[in-house]
Amino acid sequence: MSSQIDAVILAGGMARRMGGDDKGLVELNGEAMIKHTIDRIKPQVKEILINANRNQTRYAEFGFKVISDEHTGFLGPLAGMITAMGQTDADYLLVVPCDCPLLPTDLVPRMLAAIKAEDAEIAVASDGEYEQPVVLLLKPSLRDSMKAFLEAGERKVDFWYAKHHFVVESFSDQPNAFVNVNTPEQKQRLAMEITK
Ligand SMILES: Nc1nc2c(ncn2[C@@H]2O[C@H](COP(=O)(O)OP(=O)(O)OP(=O)(O)O)[C@@H](O)[C@H]2O)c(=O)[nH]1
Ligand SMILES: [Mg+2]
Repeated sequence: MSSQIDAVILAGGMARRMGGDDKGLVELNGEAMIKHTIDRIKPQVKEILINANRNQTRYAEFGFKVISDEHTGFLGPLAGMITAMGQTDADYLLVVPCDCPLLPTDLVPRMLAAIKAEDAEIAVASDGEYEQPVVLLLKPSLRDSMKAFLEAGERKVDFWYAKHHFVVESFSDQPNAFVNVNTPEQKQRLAMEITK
């Protein structure tokens, strides 16, 4: 039987570098940033959860369930993952950020194959050089481990997965796949690239 995969799109941060504008909702080439991410991910998973801590009504307009961090206080991406892991019955949860509009269209099959080949618990994407700590495929049963880690005051996703059996899947064949839009300047630059 094939594995069921759900996804959470993380849009729960404060987006300080974007000047406080909600990063998932800023417009990139006529569409909300998160819509680009949704379009990349939707064909690859069963259900999508959108993790947001403000503008929840606006996020709901994309047609997916919106979930807010169960640990309040903007504790970082782990808080969004923990919440999503508690709300899925899938075999694996794909975690992606809302601000990577060019994610690979073959992200899930490659991450899943990497996990299965090594009987690992987690796959982490890499651009060939750097690991992408918020682009993960993981087993929802890891929730208790992640929750304990967060509640011990830890915040770094890569420190958490280092405690588990993880594999790195490289997407060096797709140099722009993890282009990350954190500032208005980066958004401008990407908009010009896309329309070229
Ligand atoms: N649920 C949740 N997600 C978060 C939180 N902080 C960051 N994220 C998400 O984690 C991903 C990576 O974080 P950043 O790129 O630093 O985003 P950010 O923290 O909103 O932006 P900055 O304030 O500029 O650092 C983004 O998809 C964020 O939405 C948080 O407190 N809760
Ligand atoms: Mg941040």
